[in-house]
Amino acid sequence: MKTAWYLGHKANDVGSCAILVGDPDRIERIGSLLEDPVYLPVKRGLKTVTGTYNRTRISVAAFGMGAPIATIVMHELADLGLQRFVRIGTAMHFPPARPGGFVISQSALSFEGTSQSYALSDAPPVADASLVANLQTAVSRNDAESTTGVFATFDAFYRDMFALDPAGGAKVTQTRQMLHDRGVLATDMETSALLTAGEALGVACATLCLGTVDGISQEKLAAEPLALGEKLMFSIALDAITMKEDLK
Ligand SMILES: O=P(O)(O)O[C@H]1O[C@H](CO)[C@@H](O)[C@H]1O
Ligand SMILES: O=c1cc[nH]c(=O)[nH]1
Repeated sequence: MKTAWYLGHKANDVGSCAILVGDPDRIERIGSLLEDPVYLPVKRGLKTVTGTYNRTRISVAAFGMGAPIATIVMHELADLGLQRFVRIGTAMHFPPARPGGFVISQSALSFEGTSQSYALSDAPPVADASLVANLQTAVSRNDAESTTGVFATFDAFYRDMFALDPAGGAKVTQTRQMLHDRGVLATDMETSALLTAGEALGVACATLCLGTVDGISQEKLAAEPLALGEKLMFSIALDAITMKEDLK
């Protein structure tokens, strides 16, 4: 049986679908919601837990930050046979999304470098329609609010999304205007690459993020609503990816 190069997992270590998270600290927190969680050996800081939720065997894998490593994790899991992926995490949000609300990817614009190696065409990648619908249903069932729309994905956090210095300030302002003109709802560092890789690999993918940074004011969500939002995000993602067709 083959072993994934960087993750180090075999097909029988993982479930039939996966939630991809950025922050490895989220693995224990989401793992506590699974039945019989098994924390797999960690290589290169890449943490994974496999367990059962809603009678479905599922893995949750943390990639860290950025498109190159996120696609490596997705690609290795797809190579082990996984067919459905939901990326969850945090994002900068733009109106009509509100701080602490959820944003769901319909499609994504790519301003990162990984997509081009996977792209099958010049068209922006589109999220899997059935996963998007499951996420929207799960948001309602969890009494939360969400907006579905276009994501934009970047590599250079402190040049494209958030300014730490005057040199970054001018570029971020220019980028923000472009995002407004193109009707972008949220920005992150992985979605366009994961949707593009998903299309190329023939697997379903969608993103659910908690809006934690206001794209206009650059104000960050406080720790308490962030922690509450993260908990809700775990439940929504688990409900959505394991939603049974006959029970919808
Ligand atoms: O909250 P997570 O999922 O880590 O994601 C977001 O936070 C990181 C820094 O912006 C990027 O990886 C971005 O996509
Ligand atoms: O501003 C933000 C917040 C979270 N994730 C991002 O990519 N950008």
